[in-house]
Amino acid sequence: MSPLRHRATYRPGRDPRAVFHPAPPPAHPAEGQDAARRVVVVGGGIAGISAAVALAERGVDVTVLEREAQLGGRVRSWDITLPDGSASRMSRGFHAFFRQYYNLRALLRRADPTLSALRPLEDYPLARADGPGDSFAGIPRTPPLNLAAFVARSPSFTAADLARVDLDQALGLLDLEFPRSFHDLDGVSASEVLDRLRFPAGARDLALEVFARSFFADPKEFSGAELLAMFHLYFVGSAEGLLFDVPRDDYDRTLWAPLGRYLHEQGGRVRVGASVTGVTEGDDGGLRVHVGEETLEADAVVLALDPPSLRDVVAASPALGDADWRARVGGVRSAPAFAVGRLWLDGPVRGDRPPFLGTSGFGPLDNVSVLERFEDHATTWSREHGGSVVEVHAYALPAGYDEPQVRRDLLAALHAVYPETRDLTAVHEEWLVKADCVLVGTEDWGSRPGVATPDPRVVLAGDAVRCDLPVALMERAATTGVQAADLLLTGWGLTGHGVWSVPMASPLRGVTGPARRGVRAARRVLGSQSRAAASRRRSR
Ligand SMILES: Cc1cc2nc3c(=O)[nH]c(=O)nc-3n(C[C@H](O)[C@H](O)[C@H](O)COP(=O)(O)OP(=O)(O)OC[C@H]3O[C@@H](n4cnc5c(N)ncnc54)[C@H](O)[C@@H]3O)c2cc1C
Repeated sequence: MSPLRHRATYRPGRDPRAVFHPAPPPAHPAEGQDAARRVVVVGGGIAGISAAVALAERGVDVTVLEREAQLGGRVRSWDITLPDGSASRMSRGFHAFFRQYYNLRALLRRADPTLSALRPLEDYPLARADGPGDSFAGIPRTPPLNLAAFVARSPSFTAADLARVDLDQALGLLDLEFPRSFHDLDGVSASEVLDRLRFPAGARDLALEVFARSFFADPKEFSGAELLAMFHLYFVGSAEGLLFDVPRDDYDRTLWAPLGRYLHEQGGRVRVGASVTGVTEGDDGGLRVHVGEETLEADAVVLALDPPSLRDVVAASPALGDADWRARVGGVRSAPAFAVGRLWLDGPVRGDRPPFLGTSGFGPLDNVSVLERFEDHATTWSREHGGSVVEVHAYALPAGYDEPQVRRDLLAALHAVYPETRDLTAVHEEWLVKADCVLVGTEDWGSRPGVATPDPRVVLAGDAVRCDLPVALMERAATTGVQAADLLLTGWGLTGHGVWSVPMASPLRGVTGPARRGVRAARRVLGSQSRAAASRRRSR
């Protein structure tokens, strides 16, 4: 049962300030219909599954068409066979399921009410090539205590650095309110935001490495508003903290196959291996969705696609939308390519290596995961073979990258971060280099295509779709999926679901006069704490 039905008592996480955004009211009383409305959802990633579930739960006749052999999209996983004949799994690798991902978690709860498929990771450590790393373990989760504790403890913020941070700019920039803040920072990049704050170099790395690069973008290209939305989501605007969970086993077994079964129980259908080539108008006012030679009739279509596929399907469907909307869809940008490598090593990495480690300054390497620490299939392989399953990620590869060189650089970086891997041999390697993620750039927020389109029968969902709530990536996909379904449902006079988000405004909003002096005093205290922590680190 949808947890949203118990809105009066239900909280999506620990933050009492989490906000429920109801669906629009039904446009008119529901008309008596002989047959259920037929909706085709194109794309079976998080956004498509989210839309399909929301529609099927309201009795809509839903068919999901997915090009690949599994649901899950960029978070899908698939079976592989290792050289010794044993079965294993591959995916695009490590994904952090943050506690603030309220709508994604509500989706997963449909098939797994206690979220037993997820396990928490205790920390989000960062290793830096040029100095001490950072850690988020044990930091309070409630703002602004979380920020104060992190700044006081982090070697990235020395007392001198702290004194240089432009406090007025900082308070001004963190005075966030959505969606206004998205528009206010039109044209401003993540790099420029940190320049304005006069952020210390170490803390810049932290902000950019942990946040901007995980958005597959060079910080100079990446939206400053999106970076600040991240600060809001994880630090100043939410009490859920920078804590996240990861699936206990491969994504298909733990997440998407169970959700596919749930969708089936709700009367929905999933067709995998079905690549949509275009959408045309039917003679009866409906739409026709083309899959090769086959045509499916639909009353409405949800396009829940990755950026290149969205551009392609819309380009191949001239009947959809108007010229302005089609141009805006055509303008959705793809982020630079990313690389994921998974290595089955013939010996173990050191016992104290964390499950996940963010890295900065080690060539193209952005993070390393030791999979046997959290995914059951890798734990089993590691136990049976005495080895480790290690995964490396590199985001925002430079234009014209050379794939063999990227692999060599990533392996060299792995050897630098975990030197014991130099003496280990990979009995199997899987590599993926793709460029199908969205680049949230500095272009005007309002110019991005949103969930609604000029045609009420066509809605968009996905992490490339504008959503005015402080959500991103997987959560933006899950949220826009529900919003797309709600737009169709309420347009037909049916009841929508609504979505949750972290608070829409920062608690630092309107910090003026005496309060600002209070913040200055707090900075002096933090400065002295920071000096004390630095001297403790030196004496260790
Ligand atoms: C390496 C990597 C790491 C990431 N880490 C994180 C993380 O830690 N946290 C986080 O929140 N996000 C992370 N992300 C981002 C996350 O994967 C995406 O935000 C999310 O999966 C997007 O979901 P979606 O449904 O919008 O799109 P997709 O998952 O791309 O779904 C689109 C679907 O459409 C299908 N399709 C395409 N064309 C057609 C067609 N013509 N016909 C039928 N089907 C079609 C595709 O096969 C796909 O299944 C990461 C992404 C990558 C690549």
